[in-house]
Amino acid sequence: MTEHRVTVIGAGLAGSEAAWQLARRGIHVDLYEMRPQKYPPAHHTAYFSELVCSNSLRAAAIENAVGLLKEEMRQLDSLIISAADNHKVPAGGALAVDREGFSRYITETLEDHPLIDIHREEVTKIPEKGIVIVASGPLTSESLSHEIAKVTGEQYLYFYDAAAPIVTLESLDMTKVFRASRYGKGEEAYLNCPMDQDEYEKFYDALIHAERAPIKEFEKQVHFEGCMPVEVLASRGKDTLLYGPLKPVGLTDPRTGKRPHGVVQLRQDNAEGTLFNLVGFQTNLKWGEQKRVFSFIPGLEDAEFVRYGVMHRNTYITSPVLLQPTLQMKEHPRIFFAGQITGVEGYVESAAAGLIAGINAAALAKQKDLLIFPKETAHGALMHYITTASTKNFQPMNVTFGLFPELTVRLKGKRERGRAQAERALEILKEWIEKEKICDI
Ligand SMILES: Cc1cc2nc3c(=O)[nH]c(=O)nc-3n(C[C@H](O)[C@H](O)[C@H](O)COP(=O)(O)OP(=O)(O)OC[C@H]3O[C@@H](n4cnc5c(N)ncnc54)[C@H](O)[C@@H]3O)c2cc1C
Repeated sequence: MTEHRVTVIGAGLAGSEAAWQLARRGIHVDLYEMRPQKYPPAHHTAYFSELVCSNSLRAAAIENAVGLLKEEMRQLDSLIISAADNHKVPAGGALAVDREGFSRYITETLEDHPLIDIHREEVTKIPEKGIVIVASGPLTSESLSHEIAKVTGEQYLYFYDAAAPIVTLESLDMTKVFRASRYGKGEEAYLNCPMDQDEYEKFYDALIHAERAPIKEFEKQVHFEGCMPVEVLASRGKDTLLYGPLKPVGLTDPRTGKRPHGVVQLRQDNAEGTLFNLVGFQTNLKWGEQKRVFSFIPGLEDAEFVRYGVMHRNTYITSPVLLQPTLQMKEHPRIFFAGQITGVEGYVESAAAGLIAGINAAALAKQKDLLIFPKETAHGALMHYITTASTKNFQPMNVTFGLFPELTVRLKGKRERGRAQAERALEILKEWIEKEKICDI
């Protein structure tokens, strides 16, 4: 029998999960991790799957999309979730872990596995042959970043994330918001939130006094030209925003028949048109402050934020151009990407991407059909987003029900809708696991 081998680069949350999914399917894994020889700026230990910041894997309940994602991972025998369940600490409705116990469990499980060979060294070149999973994370080492840029094309690799917040369409007050493009050009592509002078001044005042998130030492070199945080731009002068992202030219509010004093524009963010980003609102405000301050914008009083704005170092690729939903490169199907580098955001999402890449790399090694998760599942919805999102402003994304296909029934409460989405997802996943014989790949 020929021996199946796969190389995994990076033993973070994604690489550890991918290695586990491969090995449990009988595939021999070469797992490369550069720590402790070399450390990314946010890591401090030599353990695999180190949690670099919070010790929380976020909401536990399946009525929340990240709770559902974890439950799906449990159904697929995830190493990361079994480590979390085995090392959980009290955290109300969240799944939080004893960080050292969590990472030690993962490290020992992988070290003890007879099919996993561990190499504690930095990878600087993607192997020229064989199946490879690149899971080197948001702080990928410099030499590997250059190598990835060669494979993907320079224009498709980002080094930092300057993202504006994203809200759901259904949470907007459409009695205030109007659809239009400036000067009526082309289709009515934007949603516009008009402000009169009084509304603008209240918003402005809240914005310049809001609390900002501290910038980490290693993030200070991030370039902000052409991409300044909205609060920094605002602090240059009271009217600066009115000549920048809030300029009202070419727009008429149908309610008043006049040009507003200022306009916040929202741009469609997913193919389905259920999510919109606030144009020009990349920000470094704390998340709670974003919710408070941006609710001064007419139409956004009760907005649901599926992603807050951020400005931090983050290496990621333009997955909508480069990847298939199997996480293989379109151009080089033997190369997979997994984890935060694919444009998912968060510990759990990164691990889930590792799980998908691991299963599919095993299928490829065994010359079986590769799998695309159903869109109704949290895994499938996330993969659908990162491979079909608009490429122009592609930014890493947390899992949220805003990415799922709509339910066929209309339910009122958010919790009820979440439960219905989760029940549908788990039922479809169960049938799909049996049909595709995922455990036997
Ligand atoms: C500062 C910071 C704080 C964050 N805080 C949170 C948070 O609180 N909650 C949350 O949900 N998400 C957070 N994230 C986002 C993200 O979920 C985590 O970064 C997560 O660890 C990503 O998982 P990953 O497997 O893709 O990458 P990582 O967990 O970073 O794993 C990548 C691994 O690859 C290794 N590596 C890199 N280059 C090479 C190379 N050339 N050769 C060999 N090995 C290499 C690294 O040492 C690392 O072990 C944070 C991100 C950052 C940067």
